Amino acid sequence: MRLVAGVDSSTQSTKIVVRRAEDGVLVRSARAPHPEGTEVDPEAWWRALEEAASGGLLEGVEAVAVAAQQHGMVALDESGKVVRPALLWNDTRSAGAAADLVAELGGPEAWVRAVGSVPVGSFTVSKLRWLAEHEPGAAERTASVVLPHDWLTWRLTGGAEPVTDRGDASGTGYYSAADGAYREDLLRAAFGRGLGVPRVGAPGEALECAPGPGWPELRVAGVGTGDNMGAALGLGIGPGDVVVSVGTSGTAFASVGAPVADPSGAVAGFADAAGGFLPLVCTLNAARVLDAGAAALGVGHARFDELALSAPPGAEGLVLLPYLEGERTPNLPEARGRLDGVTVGNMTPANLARAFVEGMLCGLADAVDALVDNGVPVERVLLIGGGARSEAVRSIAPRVFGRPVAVPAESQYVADGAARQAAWALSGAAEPPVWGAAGGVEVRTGEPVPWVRERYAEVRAGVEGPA
Ligand SMILES: Nc1ncnc2c1ncn2[C@@H]1O[C@H](COP(=O)(O)OP(=O)(O)O)[C@@H](O)[C@H]1O
Ligand SMILES: O=C(CO)[C@@H](O)[C@H](O)COP(=O)(O)O
Repeated sequence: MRLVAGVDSSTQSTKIVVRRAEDGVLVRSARAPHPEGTEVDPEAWWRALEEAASGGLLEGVEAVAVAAQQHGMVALDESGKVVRPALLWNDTRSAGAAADLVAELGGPEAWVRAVGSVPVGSFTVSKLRWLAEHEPGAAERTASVVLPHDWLTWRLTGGAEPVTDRGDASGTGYYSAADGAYREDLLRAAFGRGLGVPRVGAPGEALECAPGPGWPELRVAGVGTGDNMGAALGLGIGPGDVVVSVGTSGTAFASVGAPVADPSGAVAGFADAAGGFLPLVCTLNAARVLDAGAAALGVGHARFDELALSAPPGAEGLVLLPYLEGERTPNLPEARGRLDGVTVGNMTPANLARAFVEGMLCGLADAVDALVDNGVPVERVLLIGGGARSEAVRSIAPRVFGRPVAVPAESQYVADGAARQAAWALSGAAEPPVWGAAGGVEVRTGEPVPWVRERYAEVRAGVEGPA
């Protein structure tokens, strides 16, 4: 039996799965939390990885790959030292820089032609512009820029050549997924001068790994990828599958054979981790909306679900616009959440919980619609991420989406995808290994409630202003 490990270093935590290379059977797993906040010292991710790997988790493991939160700016000096805490995908201070970059290149269409996506504050290119403008001292010391998964892979490979993959590179704003090439001119225009960037490794490529005290047998690392690309690989999605992930971010994405170009900016034209493309819509407000709703009501997740499910659809007129952390899609970084339709009678705990769940899901239903509008076929919606553990989310999602929702058996799909990539690298084969599904898929159905989405759209329009 040969063992491989997959690491998911996402916003809130690190999860590691150890699986059998030949058939993907789960052997063991562990997790460790990340610090709060939208800027984080990368050392904290390394410590979380070490903590999750402690106690012999990686004993006997020969290969590893890391899938991590996308876009984060890890700025390094000449000697490879981190210059300042990494600015994460959900840090909105770079929203103005993104708007400037869009205008400077000639508008959204020019960006879509150049790199397949219109940058927002989340993208690395916007964060580099922000750094150049606001922290000239740190910018001066910066010699190269890598992404969270690149940095972790670089550490695991003992500080050898920094390597990334086309999936995560496509979220920088200075790499074109369609052309398979960096646009260093755009990086230079954003930052004011050139910077070192990691080599883009091939999907399935094997990097030499450095054994460490917690991973004595490790000898191969995959090139890694972004967390959404990792989930696509872990789920083994095919044509017609759209994944909706309810994590810190809400995402809707599909693996397709040709790049998608959306000048509205809603759909990002990313690459996937297996040689294809991953059109993706991302919201800033998903599982944490549920966390905030439960905390406001002074209950845990289970009771919050009971409350939400005891209220009627539409929460007797209460509508939550869930922009608690500002929003990325639609691009409203300064927006805040809004509770609309409050009356003397309807502000019950049950209606409040229902409005929080429905509002969050309406944002994700809009994300699925944006994929459809861009020609992505949707035959099956798969619901994953920490928030998909919520019974209320599972029951209400088919009603809000207006279509059945498949809930795959609980698994760490991002880490699973990274493990599959590690097994691919270890095998030296041309294609990733075919692993059986982690478990069954439960299909949830429900009477559609289009009027809930219509009310939500009215409230959203009030914040967006005239089109
Ligand atoms: N049963 C549940 N109901 C609602 N939310 C949940 C539940 N279990 C976990 N969560 C939430 O899911 C989030 C973590 O999901 P995860 O996909 O691991 O996030 P990330 O990958 O962004 O770190 C947390 O905000 C957590 O509170
Ligand atoms: O920015 C994006 C996608 O473009 C986010 O999806 C991040 O990749 C963070 O993911 P989670 O931690 O929420 O899984």
